[in-house]
Amino acid sequence: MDISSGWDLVVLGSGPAGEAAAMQAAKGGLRVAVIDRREQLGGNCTHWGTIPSKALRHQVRQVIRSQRNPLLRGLINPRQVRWQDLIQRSGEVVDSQVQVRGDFYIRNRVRVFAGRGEIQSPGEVRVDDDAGRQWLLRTRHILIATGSRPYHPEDVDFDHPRIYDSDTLLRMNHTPRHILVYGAGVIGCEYTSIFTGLGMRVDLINSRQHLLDFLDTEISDALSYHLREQGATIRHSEQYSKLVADDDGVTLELQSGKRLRADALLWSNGRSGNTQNIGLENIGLEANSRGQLAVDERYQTAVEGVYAVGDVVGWPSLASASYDQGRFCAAGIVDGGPVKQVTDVPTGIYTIPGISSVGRTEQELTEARVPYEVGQAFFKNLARAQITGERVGMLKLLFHRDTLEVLGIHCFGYQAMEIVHVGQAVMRQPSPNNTINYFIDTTFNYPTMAEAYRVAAINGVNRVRR
Ligand SMILES: Cc1cc2nc3c(=O)[nH]c(=O)nc-3n(C[C@H](O)[C@H](O)[C@H](O)COP(=O)(O)OP(=O)(O)OC[C@H]3O[C@@H](n4cnc5c(N)ncnc54)[C@H](O)[C@@H]3O)c2cc1C
Ligand SMILES: NC(=O)c1ccc[n+]([C@@H]2O[C@H](COP(=O)([O-])OP(=O)(O)OC[C@H]3O[C@@H](n4cnc5c(N)ncnc54)[C@H](O)[C@@H]3O)[C@@H](O)[C@H]2O)c1
Repeated sequence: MDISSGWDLVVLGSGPAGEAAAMQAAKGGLRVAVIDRREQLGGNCTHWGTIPSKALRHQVRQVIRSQRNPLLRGLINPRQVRWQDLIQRSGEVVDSQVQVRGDFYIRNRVRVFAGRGEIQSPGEVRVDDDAGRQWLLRTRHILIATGSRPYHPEDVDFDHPRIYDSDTLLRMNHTPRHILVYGAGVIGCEYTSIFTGLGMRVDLINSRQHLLDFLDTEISDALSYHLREQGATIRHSEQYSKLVADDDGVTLELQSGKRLRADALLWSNGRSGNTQNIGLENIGLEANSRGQLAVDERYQTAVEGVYAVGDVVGWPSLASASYDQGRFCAAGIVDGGPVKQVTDVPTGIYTIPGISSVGRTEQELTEARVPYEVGQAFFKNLARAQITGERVGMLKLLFHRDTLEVLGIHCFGYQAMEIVHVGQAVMRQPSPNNTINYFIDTTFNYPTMAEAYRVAAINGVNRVRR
């Protein structure tokens, strides 16, 4: 085994959390090594999660748009689009990302080890690569950024070629006509949109009473309406009792007695942190039942010098937040100062139409007895939405009736994930600069989707003045 000493930081995992931490630490003058068990950099985010799913969605949106365009309608039939072709095109985006991300490591002189990392002690990490080579890295700090994987209950046969999770779906080599989506979290809802966009019949099975119940109820209701309109059948408050797959398809039996049959099934019910076989037992650490690690405000685990960021620490389990957790944690290691916390994370849900929000929901404000008012803009009335033909959607601003402080922004429809950032910037201003008046007093480009802010703000202020 090769012994390699003198490292300041060894990072396990090259997803957004590990990469951001490595770059921040390297720029702070630390000697940094990153270990990833996959040959290619970028983490699950680039290879199985965010990037391929968003690339797929983009292509499906183009197919949907072509159906609305009289010039293109008839040229493409969504049902004739092959899943394998979509995957191939998404692979090109993944390759570009790998290339770009690989350059970061070279430019910042971060050494990459392709192999499985296992912590031996608080200052030592062992790497085993596929060719049987071994290294022992001696380091002052260790960062666990090993991410997460789909949760697999024991009674589901994930080796069966008709049963997929969000990873194996990217290897599906047929195009189902009817698919069951079990689990209506973000992954289940996003893929339901993709499947219906391709003209597949979809049954979306939700174990809870509402879709994405962390959303503002009005937005969650709008999502249910649009998924149904696109052809999905949503079944709330259902749990599976039995899942049987054969050569032709899958039969799902629900505890309510229903029996559903389709060509394939996507299991999208939760994820587990990658904490198995990383040597936690060697340093006296234990993960919770979902494989996640507890950390303090420096992202340090119970063991001094061993940190964890990204999906492996649980909420919010987003690429966006993982990246910032990595940066903030590494900055704290470099300068020893207070560590910024990742708070007020926006949600960006890439269903069709997309959803994005930041701040509090109507339910939360009502429960906290905050006197708030609502301002709304419907996209169907905006010139930009009419020009693009993207008329579905709305922007909803929640603000304090007395101080006019913006308390929540909820948006669905075209460009929702971009639009939300305008309001987020205002919400982050300290009092009295966080005010809905900003949107009334500022001249926006026209015709734009951002104009929705002015429309919604005037709508809201008029209600207060009534
Ligand atoms: C289908 C899907 C869609 C998503 N869409 C979005 C989205 O639109 N927006 C968003 O913000 N988030 C999205 N997410 C969530 C996002 O992908 C994750 O939050 C993010 O990938 C977490 O980053 P990470 O750095 O913690 O780990 P990961 O990206 O999971 O990477 C961890 C890396 O660690 C490596 N590793 C694990 N164990 C070891 C070991 N022992 N030794 C060496 N290497 C190891 C793995 O190989 C992997 O490369 C999505 C997730 C999924 C599944
Ligand atoms: N656009 C986005 O931001 C985006 C897109 C896709 C996925 N993601 C992230 O991916 C993650 C996974 O989403 P999801 O849709 O699979 O599920 P989810 O996290 O919504 O969970 C679905 C259900 O499974 C349960 N569950 C979760 N983990 C479990 C575990 N390890 N064991 C047993 N039960 C478990 C949950 O309690 C819930 O009832 C989320 O954290 C989400 O934020 C984000």
